[in-house]
Parts: sequence; C-alpha cells; structure tokens
Amino acid sequence: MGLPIVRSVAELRAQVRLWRGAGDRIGLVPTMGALHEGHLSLVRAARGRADRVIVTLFVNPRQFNSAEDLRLYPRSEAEDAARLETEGVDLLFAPGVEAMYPEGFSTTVSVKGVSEGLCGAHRPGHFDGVATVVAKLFLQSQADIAVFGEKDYQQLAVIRRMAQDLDIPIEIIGASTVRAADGLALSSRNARLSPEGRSRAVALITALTAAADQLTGGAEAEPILAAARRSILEGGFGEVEYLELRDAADLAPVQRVDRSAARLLVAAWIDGVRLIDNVPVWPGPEA
Ligand SMILES: Nc1ncnc2c1ncn2[C@@H]1O[C@H](COP(=O)(O)OP(=O)(O)OP(=O)(O)O)[C@@H](O)[C@H]1O
Ligand SMILES: CC(C)(CO)[C@@H](O)C(=O)[O-]
Ligand code: BAL
Repeated sequence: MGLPIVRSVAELRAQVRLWRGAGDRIGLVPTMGALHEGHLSLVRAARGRADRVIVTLFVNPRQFNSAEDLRLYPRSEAEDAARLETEGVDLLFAPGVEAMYPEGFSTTVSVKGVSEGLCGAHRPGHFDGVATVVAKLFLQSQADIAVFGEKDYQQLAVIRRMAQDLDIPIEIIGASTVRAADGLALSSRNARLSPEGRSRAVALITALTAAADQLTGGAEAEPILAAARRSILEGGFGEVEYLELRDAADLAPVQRVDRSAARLLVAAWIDGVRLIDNVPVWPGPEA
C-alpha cells in the first residue's frame, strides 16, 4: 500500500482522530530527514511502545543560525520514506515551511536554563527554534510518547523541560546514541566529511571515553578536559567549540563527578563540519 505521506496539519489530525477512536497509543519520532540507523533506532523504540508510529520530516529553518548550514543540510525524502516503510511506520508527516509557519506566525517557545551554554551559546536562537517546532509537533500529533536521541543531549533536556512546563501530556523517551563501527556517532552531517576527515573524526569519541574513564570516581575535571581538548585537536579537528562536564539531569556545570551522574559534552569542527557528541560519567562504585 505504501507509506502514507501527509503534508497538512488537517490531514495529520484526521488520521490521528481515527487511531485515537480505535484506542491506539501513538508514538512520534521527529526528524529532519537524511535518515540513518540512529533515526531507525528511534523508530524501533517507538514501535515497541506504541500501536501507531508517526515520523515527522521537517528541516526547520527556525533552528538554523547559519543560512549556509540550512542550504547544505542533506535532503533525501524518497529514500527516507522507503526506509520508513520497511520499518513499518504508519505515517510520514512532511509539511512544507508554509504549513508549519503560515503567514503571520508570531510565536516563539523559549526555554531558559537548560538551553543556555553548550550548543545554546554557540548557535544563537537554535533552541528557541527547536522548542517552538517540537511544541507544534506535539500539539499537532497529540502523540502519547515521543522518542529523541541522546546524541543531541541538550536538545533532549530542553524538550523535556518544555513539555513539562507547558503541561503537554506526552512521555519523552531518550534513546542511546547509535555509533559507526569505529565509534563515531551517526549523524546526517557526517555525509559532508571528506574520506580523510571521516577517518580522523573518531578522535572525538576516543578522547571523550578516555576522559570519562578518568573522571569516574571524582577526579578534578579541569586537567582531564584540557588533555582531552588537546588530543581532539591533535587528532585532526580544527576547533573544539566546547568540551564541558555537566550534571546529567539539569546540565549545571560540574567540577568533579563525586555525587550524581554527569555528562561530558563536546562540539568540534573538522572539515568545516560541526560534530557533537556526549557520554555519561558515573560517580563510581565508592560514591
Ligand atoms: N546516532 C544517533 N543515535 C540515536 N539517535 C540519533 C542519532 N543521530 C541523531 N539522532 C536523533 O534523531 C533525531 C533527529 O535528528 P536529526 O534529524 O537532526 O539527525 P542528526 O543525524 O542528528 O542530524 P544532524 O545532527 O546532522 O542535524 C533526534 O532526536 C536525534 O537526537
Ligand atoms: C527535534 C528536531 C526534529 C526538531 O526540528 C531536530 O532538532 C532534530 O532533528 O534533532
Ligand atoms: N540534530 C539537531 C538538529 C540540528 O542540528 O539542527
């Protein structure tokens, strides 16, 4: 029969009404397309928890702080739809910009606290764009659950806060990061790396995991982070935008991991491509 693709909120709502009437539980997987195994892992997580799965594909201009990044963002809707059909997805919602932001659109959802620093500091307006579009997708789909990747860890924290603050009745599921065989986190932007950049990009996760091991149990973060930063640059990255240790729940800065779980987060540039990644850091067995 093929995967139904709808482009208007009215069509989406009509389908959701039928499913809700039948008592189905609805799962949502928001994406910007150019799908890879990371996205498909979110789809599988949603399928395990819901009767119907909606994937959304919308390259959201409001979350791009660089026109060049928006222009270069990979787009492959036909291939994406074919992969989603194989995964047994029930509906692809792929609206155009005018359907999401019609003439006169004037609202911004802005989340303080967790959206500050890290990517928030380096991509001005990015999380306002994410929070606004995700709030719309939640309300348009009326889904019961939504799945997001931990690869975009700060984004996940922003979305959890936004849904809680706005009393949107949806359960947010965080799914662990899917990696290539060498450890690089899968990302749509990896497609923009040269073959040499791609093979050197592994320096990011190598440095993160080494630093996380040393931080486990409460060692002072500063010298460990400085060494990790050096090894990322020596590994072939041109710039480390940030490398920070934060509390895993509220993303407050952390000097050492001696009480609760933390997260080590990085953004770095290689080949003119900005890659992000993060790993957990645990207080250790004696904490
Ligand atoms: N490697 C991955 N493992 C698990 N989830 C992922 C992975 N990469 C992306 N996701 C998740 O997929 C969803 C859609 O992300 P998106 O379409 O931006 O893909 P992406 O690969 O992160 O692209 P990019 O970072 O280049 O924009 C988000 O919830 C994101 O966290
Ligand atoms: C959540 C999201 C689909 C909102 O546009 C996007 O930020 C993404 O792909 O991670
Ligand atoms: N994966 C998060 C979306 C973005 O980079 O804009």
